Amino acid sequence: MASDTPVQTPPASSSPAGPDIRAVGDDADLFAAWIARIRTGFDAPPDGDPKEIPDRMAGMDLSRTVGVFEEGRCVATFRSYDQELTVPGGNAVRADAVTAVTVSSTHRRRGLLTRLMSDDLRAARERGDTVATLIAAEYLIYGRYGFGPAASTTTLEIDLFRAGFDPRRTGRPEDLGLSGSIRFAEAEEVRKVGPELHDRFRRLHPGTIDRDAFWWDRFTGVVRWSDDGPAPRHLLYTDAEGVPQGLASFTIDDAWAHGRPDNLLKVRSLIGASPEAERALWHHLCCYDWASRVSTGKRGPDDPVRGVLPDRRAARITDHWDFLWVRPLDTAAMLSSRSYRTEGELVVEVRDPMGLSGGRFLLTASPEGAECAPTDRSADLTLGVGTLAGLWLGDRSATLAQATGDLDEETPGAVVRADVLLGTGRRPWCADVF
Ligand SMILES: CC(=O)SCCNC(=O)CCNC(=O)[C@H](O)C(C)(C)COP(=O)(O)OP(=O)(O)OC[C@H]1O[C@@H](n2cnc3c(N)ncnc32)[C@H](O)[C@@H]1OP(=O)(O)O
Repeated sequence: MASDTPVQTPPASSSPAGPDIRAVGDDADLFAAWIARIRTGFDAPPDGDPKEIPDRMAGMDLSRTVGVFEEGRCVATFRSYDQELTVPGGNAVRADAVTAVTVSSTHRRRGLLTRLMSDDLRAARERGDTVATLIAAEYLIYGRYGFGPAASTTTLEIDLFRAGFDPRRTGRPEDLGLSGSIRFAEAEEVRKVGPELHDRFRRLHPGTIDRDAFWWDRFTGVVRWSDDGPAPRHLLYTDAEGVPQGLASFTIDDAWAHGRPDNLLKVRSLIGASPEAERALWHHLCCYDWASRVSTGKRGPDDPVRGVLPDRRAARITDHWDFLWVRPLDTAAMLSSRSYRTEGELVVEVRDPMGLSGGRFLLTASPEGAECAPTDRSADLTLGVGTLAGLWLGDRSATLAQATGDLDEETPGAVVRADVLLGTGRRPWCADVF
């Protein structure tokens, strides 16, 4: 269905004069108009294959999918759904994942996003979600709604001729003294073993989100759409007992020049449920014959891939940006969900202009877990709700937040105390776009 084709919508009840917010639900016509509006909103080529509409509908939880309609035309889109977000220590909290946010260029800057977002965040707070999450298209859009950058992403390109590997090696785990092995896996096997492997992987990485069955169907080609790129190949790392511990999925182009292969190996996904698996898979890919460069795809800012290379300067950053934004909805639940480096107490005063998660909270922390509740004690630190997001996941230190004027120290020494408590081994990393 073309994006400008009016659809029949029930008569407006709330605001007869202006655009109406409608739940898209399982109405195929509304959904087709909604999808078409997203393509326009994100400046994608118009009109995917209409035959794919039922597949797309079946794969998505549409219960919180809304469109704004004016005279039957969809002029804005918004969707949220349940997500799990891993926090330091390996627990996961329930997040309200916000996606597919578009307002038609003909209807921008009239407050439509503000209305859609405010409704959604209030509903999420009432439902009991701990945070809301999104991938911000532009930096300046979402801070006003209390979101803050919480897990950044880095892409590296590795020049394999500079990496310093002995060309007689083929990237076997035994070259690294590891007892596991690497083999290719067909998509069907990945569909079977991938979800359980990912569940183990994601407990290790704060900032990681869950992948549902539909994600795996798309990834392994069970469901393919007309605008999908080439299917990836998959390498599985299994430990000495044969248990899958890591999965690398990649594409490689077919470029030759002057009789020499000059191929870019692009990593779509590389996950390891152990550091050995991660290291072994990177090593293998960086010794791949016919590839002259490896593009890592979206990694955490301190991904160990560089450390696998004999010459670390063979890797250069080609992309780096704030990626996952988090909006605190329940400060006490957030702070008590994660573990901490040491035992200690901290009183934080959180400012939230939208009135969803602000207040003063006493955190009683320990490596095993924590408690957090509202308190009358005087504050050690004062910070905005968006700043709390980055501190909570370990993306940012209190020292840095103080330096940028995003956090005030009310009790001498509280910034250092917060850094000791909140510090994490690796920076948070969200591996997936949503
Ligand atoms: C999670 C995701 O889906 S990210 C994808 C976001 N979508 C896009 O980037 C697609 C292209 N852009 C759009 O569709 C729209 O411009 C949107 C969705 C970003 C904004 O929608 P609008 O309805 O125009 O926003 P709205 O009118 O509610 O603006 C609210 C405030 O945000 C500001 N704002 C809106 N968009 C932007 C922007 N891109 N950059 C900076 N400020 C912005 C407005 O100026 C306004 O400021 P004010 O409150 O000080 O007056």
